Amino acid sequence: MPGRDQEPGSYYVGVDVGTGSVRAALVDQRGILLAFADQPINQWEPQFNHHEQSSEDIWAACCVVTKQVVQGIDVNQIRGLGFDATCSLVVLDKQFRPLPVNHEGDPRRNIIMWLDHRAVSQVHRINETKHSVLRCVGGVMSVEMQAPKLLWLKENLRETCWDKAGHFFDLPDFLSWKATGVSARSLCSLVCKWTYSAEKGWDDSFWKMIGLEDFVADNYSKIGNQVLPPGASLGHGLTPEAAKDLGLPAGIAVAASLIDAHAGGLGVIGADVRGYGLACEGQPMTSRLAVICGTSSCHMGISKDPIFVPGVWGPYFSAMVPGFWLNEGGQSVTGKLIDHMVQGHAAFPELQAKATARCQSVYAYLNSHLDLIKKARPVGFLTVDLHVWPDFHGNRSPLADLTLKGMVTGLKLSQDLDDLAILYLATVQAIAFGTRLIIEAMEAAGHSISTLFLCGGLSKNPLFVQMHADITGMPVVLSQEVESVLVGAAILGACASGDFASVQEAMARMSKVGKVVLPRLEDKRYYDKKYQVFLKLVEHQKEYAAIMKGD
Ligand SMILES: Nc1ncnc2c1ncn2[C@@H]1O[C@H](COP(=O)(O)OP(=O)(O)O)[C@@H](O)[C@H]1O
Ligand SMILES: O=C(CO)[C@H](O)[C@H](O)COP(=O)(O)O
Repeated sequence: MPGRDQEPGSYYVGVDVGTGSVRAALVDQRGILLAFADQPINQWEPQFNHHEQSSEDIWAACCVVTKQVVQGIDVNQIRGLGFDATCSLVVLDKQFRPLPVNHEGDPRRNIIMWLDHRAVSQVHRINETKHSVLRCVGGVMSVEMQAPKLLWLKENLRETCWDKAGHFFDLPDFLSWKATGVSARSLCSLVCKWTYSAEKGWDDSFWKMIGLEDFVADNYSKIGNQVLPPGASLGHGLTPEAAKDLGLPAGIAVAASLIDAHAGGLGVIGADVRGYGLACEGQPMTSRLAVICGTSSCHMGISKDPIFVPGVWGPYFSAMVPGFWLNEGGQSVTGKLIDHMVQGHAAFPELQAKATARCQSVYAYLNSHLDLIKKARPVGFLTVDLHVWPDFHGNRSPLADLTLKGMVTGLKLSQDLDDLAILYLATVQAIAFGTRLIIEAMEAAGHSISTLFLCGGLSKNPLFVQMHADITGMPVVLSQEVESVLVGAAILGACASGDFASVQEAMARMSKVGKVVLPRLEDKRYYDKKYQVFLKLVEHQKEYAAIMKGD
């Protein structure tokens, strides 16, 4: 492994559980990734809008990747371990054994995933209460949060799950519990997904009003009544049992965890940008927006004072960067949407064969194909008459409307590779227009954003990055380490070890700029026109729904 021999010192292990895979990295004090490993994880979709995973499968994958990244090093140099994960709901019984979250009673499937939309009726009823906690989720609670899912379990699986349940964890907190035996929850997960307030704690009246008074009665023991800031050291560190599973020494520091998007935020937002000529240089960190783009995209903006943005989650105090308020905008499916559009096209088998023959990913192939067919024009101009509205899984922000659907206008009879490539481009552009809409909502409410910091799987796609720059008109910073979410997880481990005085200090030392992608300002007029069409699409979709609802 390059550099490892010359760099004795302190190492941290970061573990990132995304929707599709678990990744681990060995990271040094400068934030450099010395080793990386990943492993796919199982997902079940037993019926439409039900998405489930297995906590045992995920833990086993964490063990495989962690063992791989520490192979061949002196494990005594590892000072800390940090976890981040998607904000999925893990259900365990009173003896901490997995409980099925499905009608089939399959105990392997004990996780309701973040993108699961089974609790639609429950979230409508929660929103009808107009309870004051809803102010901190943009005014409307998302079906992807935990309260509607818990209510669904109570209403639908009373005997097989609800009555037997002893512990409901956010996935990041499940992992830190598994590693340490400490069931304290991270402030990040409870504040962002469970309506906990950093200042006031749980609101009894909310849980009583929505029919989950059970939690109040037992002093929130099943959902967490001990709360720690992300990066705090948990208990006595790694237990001997977990140490054996992970191939690490017992007792090393383990951090209170973060949701994956928030770890990505820590991994990128604090980088020293001096020398790149960026507008955010010399400005507070609040002028930066971290965009974590994987299966979904999450838009993380921070502020010194609380800002209420309609349709955007938060403000959440200290949920990502300590001492700052966080607003989180998001698009529920982005990577998943691109995969869906490309894989569902009639020319996909041809694409796959051609990409394989060139030893390229299908996306690298599509990008070079677009370069071929664009001729002398900018590539983005290929979609002058093809427009996509990207809410195939509802709109998370800023419209906060889960009934919205995807739209495509400009279809032709052709089904060849050119057609697929242009549809892929229009989808990527639609996602970038969605980001523009979120930024406009955040700015209208008081944020002032000048620079985007992108990370996650989609940031490996140069077309996706360039379209975000062109369509928002902002420069995009990419980190030196492509796997920035893992740097964020390692920052947590570094904080828990006590090697840095604060999360801010660790961020400044461990996140670094790799590349800056500037917007092509000469194309602005074209994208402004396409944005006008983009906004018309949703206006028209709402009109269609109103017509169909009428007599
Ligand atoms: N090298 C790549 N080029 C283009 N797209 C990529 C690449 N790697 C990943 N992606 C896209 O990123 C998405 C997954 O991102 P990732 O961050 O791994 O997801 P998650 O954290 O949700 O598991 C996929 O949907 C895929 O479309
Ligand atoms: O709600 C979220 C973060 O608050 C994310 O959308 C969720 O955690 C999934 O992440 P990913 O797309 O990286 O799998």
